[in-house]
Amino acid sequence: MSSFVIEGGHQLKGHITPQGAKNEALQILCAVLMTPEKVEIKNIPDIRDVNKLIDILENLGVKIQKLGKGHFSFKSDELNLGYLQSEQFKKEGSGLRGSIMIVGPLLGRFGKGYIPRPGGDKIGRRRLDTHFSGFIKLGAEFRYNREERFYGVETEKGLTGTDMLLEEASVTGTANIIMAAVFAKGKTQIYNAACEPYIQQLCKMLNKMGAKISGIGSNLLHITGVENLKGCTHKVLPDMVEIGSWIGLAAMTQSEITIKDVSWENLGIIPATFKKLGIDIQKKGDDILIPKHDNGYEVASFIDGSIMNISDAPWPGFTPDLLSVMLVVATQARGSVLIHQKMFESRLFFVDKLIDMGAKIILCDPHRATVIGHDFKSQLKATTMTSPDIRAGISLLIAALSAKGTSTIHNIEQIDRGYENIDERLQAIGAKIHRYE
Ligand SMILES: CC(=O)N[C@H]1[C@@H](OP(=O)(O)OP(=O)(O)OC[C@H]2O[C@@H](n3ccc(=O)[nH]c3=O)[C@H](O)[C@@H]2O)O[C@H](CO)[C@@H](O)[C@@H]1O
Ligand SMILES: C=C(OP(=O)(O)O)C(=O)O
Repeated sequence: MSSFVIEGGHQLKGHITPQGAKNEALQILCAVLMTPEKVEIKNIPDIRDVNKLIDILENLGVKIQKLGKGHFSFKSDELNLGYLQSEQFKKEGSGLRGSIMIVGPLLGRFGKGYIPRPGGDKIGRRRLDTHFSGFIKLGAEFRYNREERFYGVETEKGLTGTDMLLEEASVTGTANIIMAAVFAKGKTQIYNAACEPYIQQLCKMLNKMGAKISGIGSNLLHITGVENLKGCTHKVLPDMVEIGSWIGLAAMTQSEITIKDVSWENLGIIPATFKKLGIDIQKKGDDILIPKHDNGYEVASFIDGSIMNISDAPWPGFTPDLLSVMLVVATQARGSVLIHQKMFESRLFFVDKLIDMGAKIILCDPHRATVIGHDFKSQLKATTMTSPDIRAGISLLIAALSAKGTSTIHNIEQIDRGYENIDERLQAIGAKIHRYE
């Protein structure tokens, strides 16, 4: 278990460039299994989860070449599907959430896909019903080995297009079903589809490869099946969750930070949601400038004067992956705010650590926390903590950088799942952060 030691209370300054989006990269990497031709991908983040998925692809027989930083080519012309039945796969496949998305491509192209219960953050129940109901509707047979927690879908006569209404707009579920449906005979309609930029990017890439998907960006997708796909080149968007994390970091440390090349048009409601906490977000071309908040930031209130509420919702709502950052930023705001995590039931428990540090938070129930901001009249105090999940981890790191004294964060592998080379990138803007193995 590695740790960060952080000397807090220093202002930061400079610019930071976001990495490629973790959750998009995980989808796009699975899509390379859909063609025997070469697929080139640029801007792949060098993070734990992505590297684990690349290892799985390599063990499946995908020929992988590194062409530059974040730039790889993949060729899935001679796959070793036997790996899917190996003990090695049962271990490696369960090491991250994103591995679930190899099932759709394999089912579509080869008529069979398997996966052990995938890993990822322990932030509440993470059901896979949407994924498998979708495959079953396309004609696949489903089996589950409860003992081994091993899922499988198979079809002998191929998949057939159909209409489906998803029970929930699952992000990885939608991606998985799309990738299977691309090879189904006839037409598929997916209603209540997730429509995050991650999904939009996946659909655009698949269309470049020869798929026929329309409705991209909406929750109603139409797919006309094709027999095979060709290669393509794709570039992963900047990571909106990382961008939001840096906005929060700048505000909490009262620092001036420029976030470079953010792809504004793909940030959706994220900037407006930070503005609800009173944070000044300036658009400079395709960069974001967060000026120094010398006089703090003040929480807005609703038109009727009632207390501000920030909650998550499927896209184009506010992503649940930034609510923990929002919560930590609120601890120094002027005013109070209710943070409501609707999707996951175990993502707010890390507030105990913030309370230890002196933050004023009432955890109302597993989904809701009321934060009463300090308005920088009282600094958080340094402490020792363990990162329970990726986004709580980055939030505790932001808290530590703003706190008085030296904090230690253990289990930073959680942070490394989603943030590339974070210590060196933060050191470059003046943060006093050191890694201990
Ligand atoms: C690898 C990856 O891409 N992970 C992301 C993906 O996970 P993932 O695809 O696993 O998450 P899902 O979209 O399936 O669902 C997330 C949670 O929200 C609930 N839910 C979802 C949709 C809905 O309409 N109603 C509802 O209540 C689900 O029951 C679940 O508890 O999407 C999540 C939700 O944005 C993000 O937190 C994860 O970072
Ligand atoms: C919850 C997350 O990731 P995963 O789905 O990979 O656990 C996240 O990125 O915030």
